[in-house]
Order: sequence, then C-alpha cells, then structure tokens
Amino acid sequence: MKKALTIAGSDSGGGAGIQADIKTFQELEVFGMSAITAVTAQNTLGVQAVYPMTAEAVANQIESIGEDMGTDAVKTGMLFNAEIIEAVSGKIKQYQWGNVVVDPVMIAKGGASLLQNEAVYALKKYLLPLAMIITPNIPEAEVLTEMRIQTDEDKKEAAKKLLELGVKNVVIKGGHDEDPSESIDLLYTGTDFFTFRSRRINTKNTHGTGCTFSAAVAAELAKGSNIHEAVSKGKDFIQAAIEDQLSIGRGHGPTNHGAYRRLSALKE
Ligand SMILES: Nc1ncnc2c1ncn2[C@@H]1O[C@H](COP(=O)(O)OP(=O)(O)O)[C@@H](O)[C@H]1O
Ligand SMILES: Cc1ncc(COP(=O)(O)O)c(N)n1
Repeated sequence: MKKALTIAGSDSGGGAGIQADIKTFQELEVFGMSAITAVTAQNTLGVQAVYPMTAEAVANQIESIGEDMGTDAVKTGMLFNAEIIEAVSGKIKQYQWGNVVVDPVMIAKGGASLLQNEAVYALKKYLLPLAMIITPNIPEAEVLTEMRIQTDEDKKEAAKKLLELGVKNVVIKGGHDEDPSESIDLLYTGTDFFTFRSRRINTKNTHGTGCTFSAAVAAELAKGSNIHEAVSKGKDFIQAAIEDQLSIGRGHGPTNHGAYRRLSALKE
C-alpha cells in the first residue's frame, strides 16, 4: 500500500488540518501518517486557541517516519512559525522526499492566524524550493508574490512568480474568486497552463476545503499519478465533498470526505 505523510496542525473539530488529511488519505486508499506542528482548539465557529509544538518535537515525529516507514508523498499544511518551517525543510531534504505538496496555510476561515507574518520568508527560502507543487488560495498567492490578483492574467503572472521561487508546479485555487457560477483552479507546470472548472456550490460549509484538496493531490501523487491527473482527481474529490453536504456545527461546517468514494462506487 502506498503511504502519505501530512505535516500540519490538528483541528479538534475534525474538518481541516491533520484530521481532514488523514480522512482523505484513507478514502483514497493510501496509508496515512502524521507529524503534528500545532494543536488547535477549533470548531465550526472559529479557532479558540493555538498551541504550537517545538521545532524539535516536529523534527522528531518526521524522523520516526523517515527512519522506519518512509513515505511516497508528503503534504504540509499549517506550519505556524519559521523554526518549524526550517525543521520540516531540513527533514524533507535529509530523506530526499520528492512528492512534496505545500499548502501554504496562513489564515483560518474565521480570521485566526495559522502562520506568523515573519515566517513567510522562511516558507519561500527553505520549503518552496523542495516542493513538487504549491496550492495557494488567492489571498495566499497574493502574500507570496506581493501582488494583487484580480484577473486571469494576474493569476498567470502570480503562478510564474511562484515558479521562480523554486517550486516545480503551482495551482492557484479559485474558491475565493468572485465568479458566482464556477470555482476555477489554475495549474501551471512551468510550460503549460490548465484550468479545472466546477460548479460553484452556494454553501457556508467550506471548512477544510484547501486541506482536503491538497491531501487528495498528495494521495494521488503517492499512487503514481502525474501532476495533471493528481490535480484533476483532487478537484473531483473536493467537489464531491462540498456537494454532498453535512450539517455539523453552527458555523462553517466541514465537508463530506466520504462522498467521492461513494460516487465512484456508484459509477462502477
Ligand atoms: N463554493 C465552492 N464550490 C465549489 N468548489 C469550491 C468552493 N469553494 C472552494 N472550492 C474548491 O475547493 C478547493 C479549495 O479552494 P479554496 O477555498 O480557494 O481554498 P482554501 O480552503 O485554502 O481557502 C478548490 O479546489 C476550490 O475550487
Ligand atoms: C489546523 C488547521 N489547519 C488548516 C486550516 C485551514 O483550513 P482551510 O482548509 O479551510 O483553509 C485550519 N482551519 N486549521
């Protein structure tokens, strides 16, 4: 069985972070492993508290996996500070892991900061050069490129700028776009642009969409898909998870991680 490791924060509410990643790996039949960077007290209403781990604790968790089990893909989510980013980058380098998906998580939907402002430079300097693909939403791409992204041309320019930071592929997600009918993700491979379109679902239950999407991309890379196939499957996975709505909590509820597998089984 192929394996995937998520290096991310714990979401007590189960919709985002480590919990979303492990559920997604399981649904896509990849063995899930984790290194926890921070524990959050969180629910559908927001983040009530953040307790970061030490960089040493994060490095040791990764080392335990690197020294014994190994992995076919790595996904990073909430990394919180520069020390943790340096430790994570050092370990990824040490074990020469190649299928590295970086979801540059910065701010939770409720507004809480999941990455310290001064850590953005560390993300660019240490982690992006090791990434197979980075999956920013529009606000995150704006912070990383220091440009405003409004038009399709802006998205393409931002993707090119991100590639210059050393990452091999970029997908700029369209969840935060103005388009009322479609949610369009743009993939740039360094040579070609591809768009992945889906019907925009009118819902407040989008907690963990970015985590779930990037975990699905990592799972597909672990199974041997190329970048285009992995992003395409990731998009299908998140679309099914948003569409087949759950009703959990009073705020921004989680998506339905089991929907994609049920739909796939129906099609067979
Ligand atoms: N309302 C929606 N309807 C359909 N797809 C969506 C919706 N919101 C987000 N998505 C999709 O979910 C994924 C995560 O997007 P986004 O919300 O931009 O990321 P993040 O959760 O990191 O802010 C993308 O593939 C995006 O196209
Ligand atoms: C621990 C943790 N990690 C990440 C997110 C971002 O969630 P989203 O995928 O909705 O941007 C979150 N709310 N909590």
